[in-house]
Amino acid sequence: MSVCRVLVLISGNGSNLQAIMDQALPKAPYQVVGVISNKADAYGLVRARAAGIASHYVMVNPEESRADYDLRLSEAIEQLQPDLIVLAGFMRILSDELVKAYQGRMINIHPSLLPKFTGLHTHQRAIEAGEQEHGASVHFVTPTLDAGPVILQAKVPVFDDDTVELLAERVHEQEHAILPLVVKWFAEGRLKMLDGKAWLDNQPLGAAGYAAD
Ligand SMILES: Nc1nc2c(c(=O)[nH]1)N[C@@H](CN(C=O)c1ccc(C(=O)N[C@@H](CCC(=O)O)C(=O)O)cc1)CN2
Ligand SMILES: NCC(=O)N[C@@H]1O[C@H](COP(=O)([O-])[O-])[C@@H](O)[C@H]1O
Repeated sequence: MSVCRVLVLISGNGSNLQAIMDQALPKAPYQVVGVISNKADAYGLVRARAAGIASHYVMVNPEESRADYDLRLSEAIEQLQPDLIVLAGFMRILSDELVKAYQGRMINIHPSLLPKFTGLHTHQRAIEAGEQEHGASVHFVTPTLDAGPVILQAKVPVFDDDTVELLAERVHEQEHAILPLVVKWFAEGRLKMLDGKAWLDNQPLGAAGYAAD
């Protein structure tokens, strides 16, 4: 089995990037070959450099269109020749063209139990909605925001006195478990996107992704 080349896109702290890095070769048949951020001060870039991983900052020019930014982003991506692209807190909506170029080999970690709470500020919205449970979802990326086939979810309880910070920390813990596992499944050739569905070991996954027995 060849080693899967994983590229991680970030915009911030990079704790999910760190979790992916920590579970790479020899634990799983993948290596992180690069990290790209749209934010120069993303701590995830520091994490990458500390690990000797190629790190790139692709600056956002407020004057340019989303498509033009994504063209520059694509050039940086292509240089790294990834087998899998992981959006790990990458806070930009990608253009249809870029997503279609990598569809089936681009995944995202989203901080909610999709299809609930797509978009931003999910923890605040879950608390305000009085949700009893919340969580995180790993899904294939499609042009429609946070609507791609779900691969794996993790649930956490929401407590009456929860703050956004407490809930975010509880969700983060689960994210750090499920995202590296999905990367491992992909690197092992077990995970595919076909006919708009996620498939694991040649079995289609349900709307909520893989459900352990
Ligand atoms: N075409 C797609 N692009 C992205 C997807 C996707 O499923 N399809 N997932 C997101 C990740 N994400 C939530 O998981 C997300 C990221 C960013 C935004 C957003 O509204 N971004 C704004 C800027 C916000 C900011 O700068 O703070 C924007 O791009 O205009 C929503 C959801 C990654 N991309
Ligand atoms: N809509 C995208 C989004 O909000 N993604 C969220 O950003 C955080 C990044 O944390 P990290 O930088 O510590 O990995 C994660 O909680 C991830 O689910």
